[in-house]
Amino acid sequence: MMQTNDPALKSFIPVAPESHFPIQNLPFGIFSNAANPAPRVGVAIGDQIVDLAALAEAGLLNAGPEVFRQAALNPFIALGRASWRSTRAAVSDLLREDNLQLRDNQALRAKALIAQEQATMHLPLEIPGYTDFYSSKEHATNVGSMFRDPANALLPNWLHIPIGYNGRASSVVVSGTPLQRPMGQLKLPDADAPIFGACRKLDFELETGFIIGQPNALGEPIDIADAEQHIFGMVLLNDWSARDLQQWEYVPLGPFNSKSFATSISPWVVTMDALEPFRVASPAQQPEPLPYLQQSGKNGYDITLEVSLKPGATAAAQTICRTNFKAMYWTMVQQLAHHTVSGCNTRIGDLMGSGTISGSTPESFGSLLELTWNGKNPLALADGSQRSFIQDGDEVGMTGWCQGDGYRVGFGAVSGKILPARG
Ligand SMILES: O=C(O)/C=C/C(=O)CC(=O)CC(=O)O
Ligand SMILES: [Ca+2]
Ligand SMILES: [Mg+2]
Repeated sequence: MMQTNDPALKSFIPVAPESHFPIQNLPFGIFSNAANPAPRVGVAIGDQIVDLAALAEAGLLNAGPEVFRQAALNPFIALGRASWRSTRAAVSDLLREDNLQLRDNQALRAKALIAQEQATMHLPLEIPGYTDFYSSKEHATNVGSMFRDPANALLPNWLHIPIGYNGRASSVVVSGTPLQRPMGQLKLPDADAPIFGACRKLDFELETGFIIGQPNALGEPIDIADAEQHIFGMVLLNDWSARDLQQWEYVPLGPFNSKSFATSISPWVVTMDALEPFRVASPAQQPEPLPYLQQSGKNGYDITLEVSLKPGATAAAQTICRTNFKAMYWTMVQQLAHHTVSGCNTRIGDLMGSGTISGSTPESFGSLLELTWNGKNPLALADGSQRSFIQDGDEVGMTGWCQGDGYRVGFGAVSGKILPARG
């Protein structure tokens, strides 16, 4: 794999230093274009997409072409980790500046390279299940301080269990999908009965998600030492949250309508192999977790993350949060070991949300709930307006990348615009 991650590698496709998609990345996604409206598997390079079905038809990949002529990555993922790796290595090889096979074949280039500008990105996966964790200590401390007891902000189980809940897979949408403000039950502060109405405290949650690449059978937990091999890659994730619906409904069984109306993900899945050079130690854990959660090596990743808010069509997007994934207390391998320790099975394409990613400083909080402290300290925006929570017409964008020496392995973006509630 180090071959494909070598910082010295260069492609014949021009890639700007701040591009998220150099030859060291090569994330997988599903795209279509006007000339060929059938959704199919592609790999991002610079501002282009490599059409893997076209490469496979030309006999240049070990797999396919049928597996790449699909509207989801699942059949490709099902070929197994050795195939993910050999395909990524073959694409890397074909894109090298010193490889003439694709570079100097104009007919093949015309078929296999599509400008990202001219493509439509689709939901990259068929997602059988979606689970959301709660693994940032800073986030859990902030919310616990706000809603419960600042002196005992973390609930007693938090340092022992990577807390999670089963989310709703059917409403996971790809970046760019506009969303209606949800309706539901809410109880106003001074009222003694709930009302039905549009959410008044609509929020985002900055998260990443990992994708199951190798499933486990019912009754066969994934050992933490093997967990990483079960992960295909990562995406950016916005776990839209209706805070007023949530506060009324979520004790004791957890969020239901307040989070199930939509979850947005970025279209490109960045492989764990591409993220390998950016591993870092995760925070020390005290108390020591139970043996099935004990991990070795570096299981954190140095991913810079930002959230922007665009208040209306004519306004400029403004960065409102800057943070880093490496501060997460519970790691992805711990989340997966815990998820399956009961015997729960996973399936290819399952999406596991990290939980809201907050850092220790106020500008690094990953939700408006925290950034405005439940609306008490509204954000002042550049257009002169203020925000406690998301307003109709607002567009929330998230981006993230790993910084290499002179290049970035990035996730692109996940964005979504909020439309008025129904009726
Ligand atoms: O602590 C609470 O009362 C509520 C927490 C959340 O809403 C966060 C959640 O969905 C899990 C996460 O994203 O970390
Ligand atoms: Ca969440
Ligand atoms: Mg959600």
